[in-house]
Amino acid sequence: METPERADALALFGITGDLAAKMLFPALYRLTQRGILDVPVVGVAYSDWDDDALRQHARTSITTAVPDFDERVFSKLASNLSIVTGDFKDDATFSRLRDRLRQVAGEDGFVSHYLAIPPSLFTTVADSLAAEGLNRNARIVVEKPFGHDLATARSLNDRLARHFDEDHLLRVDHFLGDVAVEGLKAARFANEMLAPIWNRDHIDNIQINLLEDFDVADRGSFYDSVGCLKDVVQNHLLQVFTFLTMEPPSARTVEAEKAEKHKVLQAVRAMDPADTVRGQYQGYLDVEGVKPDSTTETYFATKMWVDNWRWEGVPFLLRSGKSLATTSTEVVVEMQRPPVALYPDRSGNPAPNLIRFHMVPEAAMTVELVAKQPEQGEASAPVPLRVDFADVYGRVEMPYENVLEGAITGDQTYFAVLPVVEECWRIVEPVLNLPEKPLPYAPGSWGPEAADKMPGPDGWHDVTPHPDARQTNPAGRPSGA
Ligand SMILES: NC(=O)C1=CN([C@@H]2O[C@H](COP(=O)(O)OP(=O)(O)OC[C@H]3O[C@@H](n4cnc5c(N)ncnc54)[C@H](OP(=O)(O)O)[C@@H]3O)[C@@H](O)[C@H]2O)C=CC1
Ligand SMILES: O=C1O[C@H](COP(=O)(O)O)[C@@H](O)[C@H](O)[C@H]1O
Repeated sequence: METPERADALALFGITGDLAAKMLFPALYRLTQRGILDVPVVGVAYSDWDDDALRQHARTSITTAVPDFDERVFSKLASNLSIVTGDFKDDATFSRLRDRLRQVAGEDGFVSHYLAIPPSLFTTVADSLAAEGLNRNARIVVEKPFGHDLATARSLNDRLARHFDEDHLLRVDHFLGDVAVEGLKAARFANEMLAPIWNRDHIDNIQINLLEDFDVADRGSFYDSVGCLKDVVQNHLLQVFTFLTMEPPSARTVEAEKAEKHKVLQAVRAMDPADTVRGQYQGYLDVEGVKPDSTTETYFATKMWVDNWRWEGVPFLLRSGKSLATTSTEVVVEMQRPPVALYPDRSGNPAPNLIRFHMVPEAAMTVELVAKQPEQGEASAPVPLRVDFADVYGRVEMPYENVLEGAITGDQTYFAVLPVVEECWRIVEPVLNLPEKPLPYAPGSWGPEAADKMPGPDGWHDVTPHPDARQTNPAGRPSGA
C-alpha cells in the first residue's frame, strides 16, 4: 500500500447522533488538544441545526466526558466545526456538502467521509457521494455492524468497492482502537513469561466478558434491529478473541497481523446453538422503538473452540448483555491447576492462577498468584498483582481517538479487514436467527440462569466491579455467577 493521504477535511455523517455525542466529540477534542486534528470537520445530519447549535452541542458533549476541559482547546475545535443539513436520501444534501467541502478544503482537498449513521444508510450515502464526485480524492470510513450476515457483508463491501478501493475503505471496530485490547498483543508477544504458557498445555479456559449495567436507553430502534450478537459479539468480542488466540505475526506490520488474525479465525468452529444462551431483560419490550413482540436478545453467551494445535480442547466462554449487575469488559484467563494440591485453599481445592485483562472501566492487567495465607495452616489464597495503565503511562487515549486519527491519516492499523469480518460472520452464522424466544432476566441481574454454569460447575469468574455499578442484585445470585 502507498502512503495514505492525510485528510484536509473530515465529513462526519451522523454528527447529531448518539455515537457523536458520547464518543466522537470527546475524541475530536483530545485530538485537537494533541495537535493531531487541525482540519475542518463538516457534520452532516438531518436535524435543522446551524453551526452555533452544533458547537453548543459539541461543548455539552465534551464537558460531560472530559474532566480537564480547556476552553482554548475547545475554541480551536469549534472554529473547525460546521454543519450541512438535509436528508441522506436527497441528492441536494450532497451538492450542498460538495460546495461546503470545496469552501473549507479547496478544490483538490482530500476528504475523509466518516459514516456514524444507521448501517441501512451506508450504501445510500456512498452512492450519493459518488454521484457528486465526492468519492474522488477521498476515503470512506464506515461504522459497525458491517452487514448483518455473511452475504450482506459481502454485498455491502461490493457496493462500497464500486466507489472506494480497498486502500480508501476503513471498517470501524472501535475495540481495535482500544489501548487495552491492543495491549493483549503486547502482553502475549512481548513477555517471555507469558508466551510459553499461552496454549492448551497450560490454559484451562478463557472467559471474555462485555457486561453493561445500563439498558438500551434511547437506542431502542437501532438496537432492536441488531441485538447483542450483532451489536458487540460478532465484532468487538471476536476481535478480542482473535488477539487472544492468534499466532505471533511474522513482523509488526498491519498486513502480517491481519494475516494471522484471519488464519486463526479459519480454525474456529462456528458457534453451536446448543452451547448458546440468549436473554432479554424484563422491560425491554416497553422501550421506545422496540417492537412489542420483539425476540431480539439483549444478552448473549456462548462457548467457542479453536481447532488447531495451540488451542485444541480449550473452551472460550463469551458473554455480553445490557441491564446486567455491573459494567465490566474483562478477559479472565484461567490457568490449569497444579498437578498435586500441596497448597489447597480453605475449601480444600487448589485455586488456579488467573490472568485478567481489564478494558472497561479501566485499562489494567492483573495476575492472580496463589500464596500461602499466614496463620492459616497450609491454606492458600489468590493474591492479585494489578497494574493500571493510567498509573504507569498517564492518560490513556480513548478508542475513538485512535479510530478518528486513523480516519484522518488513513493508517489502517485500527480497522477491520474484509477476510476477518467475513470469518466472524461465518462463525456466528448458526446462531444468528434462532427461532426460540430469548430467556427473560431481571434488570440488574447476571442474565438468564441458564448461562450460569456454562463454564462448568463453578460458573463464571467474578469480574472486577465497576465503581458505579448497582449495589443491589435483584436476582440474588452471587456476583459473577
Ligand atoms: N451509539 C453507540 O454507542 C455506538 C454506535 N455505533 C455505530 O455508530 C453508528 C451510528 O449510531 P448512533 O449514533 O447510535 O445512531 P443515532 O441514531 O443516534 O444517530 C444517527 C445519525 O444519523 C443521522 N441520520 C439518520 N438518518 C438520516 C437521514 N435519512 N438523513 C440525514 N441524517 C440521518 C441522524 O441525524 P438526526 O439526528 O439529525 O436525525 C443522526 O445524526 C451505527 O453504525 C452504530 O452501530 C458504534 C459504537 C457505539
Ligand atoms: O459498539 C458498541 O459498543 C458499546 C460498548 O463499547 P464501549 O467502548 O462503550 O465499552 C456498546 O455499549 C454499544 O451498545 C455498541 O453499539
